[in-house]
Amino acid sequence: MNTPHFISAQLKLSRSDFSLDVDLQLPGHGVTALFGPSGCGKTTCLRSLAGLERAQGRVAVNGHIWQDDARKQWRPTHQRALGYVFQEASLFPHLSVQKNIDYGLKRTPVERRKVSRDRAVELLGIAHLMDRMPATLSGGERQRVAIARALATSPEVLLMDEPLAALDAQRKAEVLPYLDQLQRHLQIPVIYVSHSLDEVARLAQHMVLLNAGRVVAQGAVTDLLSSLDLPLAHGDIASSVVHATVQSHDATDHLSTLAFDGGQLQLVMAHPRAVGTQVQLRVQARDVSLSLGRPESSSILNILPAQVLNLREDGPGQVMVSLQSGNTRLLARITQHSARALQLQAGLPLFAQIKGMALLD
Ligand SMILES: Nc1ncnc2c1ncn2[C@@H]1O[C@H](COP(=O)(O)OP(=O)(O)OP(=O)(O)O)[C@@H](O)[C@H]1O
Repeated sequence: MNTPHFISAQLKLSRSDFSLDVDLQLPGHGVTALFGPSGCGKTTCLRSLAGLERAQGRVAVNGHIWQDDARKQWRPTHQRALGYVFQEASLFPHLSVQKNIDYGLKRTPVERRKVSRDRAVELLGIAHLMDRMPATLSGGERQRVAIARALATSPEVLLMDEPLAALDAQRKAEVLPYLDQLQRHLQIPVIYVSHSLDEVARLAQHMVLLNAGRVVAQGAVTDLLSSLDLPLAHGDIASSVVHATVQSHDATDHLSTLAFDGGQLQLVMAHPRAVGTQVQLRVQARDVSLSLGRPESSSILNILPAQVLNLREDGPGQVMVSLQSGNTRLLARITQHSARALQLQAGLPLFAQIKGMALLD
């Protein structure tokens, strides 16, 4: 028997120059990114799930019907067990941080409370800010308070609309670890609108790829990034994400060894992470080259045995190759000339040389 999806939503909405028509089947754990180009309907989708936008259709969350137009059922937003975090933290300016959070808490009946105020405050690291007024907070702090307030309502799902977009790189880096904390400690699924592929790769495990109001694909981020049928796996932006664990660190060469399910990788880390830390690495397709035999005496540290899954022309003279190393998918963008010289075809075992990779944090 198939387990029903935690969130199932069929939504249609029509505007003069835009229409939304989506069927979303989303898991009840982890972060699902709604991703796509500007104007593709990410925010409209999120607002429709929340009931802030009046799309037609059906929304079921964890077995609860939030909307079913065929049966004339409609729960207004305040009766949907959701937390909503906007791009700009929308705190009540006349209330202290504590009172802002208590506002969220009071809206939730006692029997439905799963996240205490103390827990929300602890997870977002804002205990020292409780007496402050919103106007005195930095952008990053404001956003952390907004997330804590949303959590304090004990939502079944947390909807986040580009919560980091208004922050500079430093403030983003300050908030990101708290989003990780939520994932580790709470079982609340998050639907996260973003148009930053780095952010998606860093935070999300699932992704819905939208274009012009339609779902192009939905599934695991690692699969969608490396699927040659999708636009993400083509051109200069193409990259794959490798999940790895820090295994050891060589202080002399500042070289950390990371284990992933296809073997080991070595990476220079100026600030080494503790052994056992889980990290994500982004490997650009253009930084991967291929060789039939294991190259000897190469300056490239990371040479992995892999197998060709498939390949596709990728612009004039270029070929995108999808590879598997262990259970990890990699992409390599090489010249058509090299692909022909290596006689690349599905199933061919070879070696992938990774010239560079970026730690996502
Ligand atoms: N209130 C509105 N009235 C009319 N049209 C709107 C309204 N809000 C959005 N739109 C239009 O609907 C379409 C989808 O907008 P939406 O904000 O959902 O896209 P998005 O993918 O979230 O974009 P972005 O990444 O730029 O935030 C766009 O064409 C937009 O111009």
